[in-house]
Amino acid sequence: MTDTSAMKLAVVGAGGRMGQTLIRAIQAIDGAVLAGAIERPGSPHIGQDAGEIAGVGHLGIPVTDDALSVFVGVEGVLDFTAPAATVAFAELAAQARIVHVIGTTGCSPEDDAKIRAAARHAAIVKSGNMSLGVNLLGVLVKQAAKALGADDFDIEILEMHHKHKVDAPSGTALLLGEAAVAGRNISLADHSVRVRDGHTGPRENGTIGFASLRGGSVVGDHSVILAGPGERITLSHHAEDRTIFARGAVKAALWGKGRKPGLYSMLDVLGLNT
Ligand SMILES: NC(=O)C1=CN([C@@H]2O[C@H](COP(=O)(O)OP(=O)(O)OC[C@H]3O[C@@H](n4cnc5c(N)ncnc54)[C@H](OP(=O)(O)O)[C@@H]3O)[C@@H](O)[C@H]2O)C=CC1
Ligand SMILES: O=C(O)C1=N[C@H](C(=O)O)C[C@H](O)C1
Repeated sequence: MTDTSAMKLAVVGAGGRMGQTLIRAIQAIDGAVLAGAIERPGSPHIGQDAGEIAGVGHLGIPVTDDALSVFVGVEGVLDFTAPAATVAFAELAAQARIVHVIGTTGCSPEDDAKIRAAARHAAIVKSGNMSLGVNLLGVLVKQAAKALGADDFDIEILEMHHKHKVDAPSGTALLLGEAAVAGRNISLADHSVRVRDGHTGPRENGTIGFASLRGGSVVGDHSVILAGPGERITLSHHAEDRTIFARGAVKAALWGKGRKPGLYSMLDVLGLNT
């Protein structure tokens, strides 16, 4: 039977890896229902049924490129697309006053400023990683970075993803870097080392190093290494299935329903924002 109280959600980038996973996740979660699916103009998916694209059978939701006409009829939008698209969707979601859940990574500071502006009109939940495990890992990284001083312990963040990923470092690696600097009361912009090549000289104390690997079908592996004199602590997360991100995104939308405008994170959704 149809649950008439279920939150109506739209998925943008419906044909993508995460778009398809989100459509399947919505089907499996009580309290949410798919009510719209969007792809970019010219996409071969336009006109196809969202359920058929995602492999869950016919849902009667045709994919369209007319985002605003969908947004006015839904309560939330799940967005794992690309930075330029996400900025445009944030403006439309703000006009429609609906919850915007943003998983898109690789946003520039200018993109983030536009997303912050949109959050003055609607609730936005944005995170480089929507999984419970990574957000808990961030809390642990903050504690470890605080407990182990920068003079003794160097922090390096290693990530590996599938060969199709287009941004580096990953959004998760940056999230974990932010957690580490929060533990040390410093800023990431002033302390991150994102590339090493050639004669780099010795490592500067207090910096956070990033390394990115790409290959095959890896869903997402992250390790934060705290390397000290004579010992090394490694805190890791391994994503085995994209469902963990999709479940988190639906949870974020349900949490955001009726919430006042603002820019929120998964730490807020999960009650981990200490
Ligand atoms: N925060 C998190 O937990 C997670 C974040 N991500 C992030 O999500 C994003 C997407 O990842 P993934 O699904 O693997 O990538 P895909 O390339 O598989 O999917 C992106 C989809 O968005 C579509 N798209 C691009 N521009 C537009 C537009 N203007 N309007 C509508 N649709 C558009 C693409 O269409 P087309 O291919 O035709 O261009 C594609 O279908 C990445 O930034 C990734 O890092 C991924 C997993 C978890
Ligand atoms: O592009 C991906 O696939 C992923 N992107 C996110 C990131 O950039 O951290 C989250 C996850 O690791 C998968």
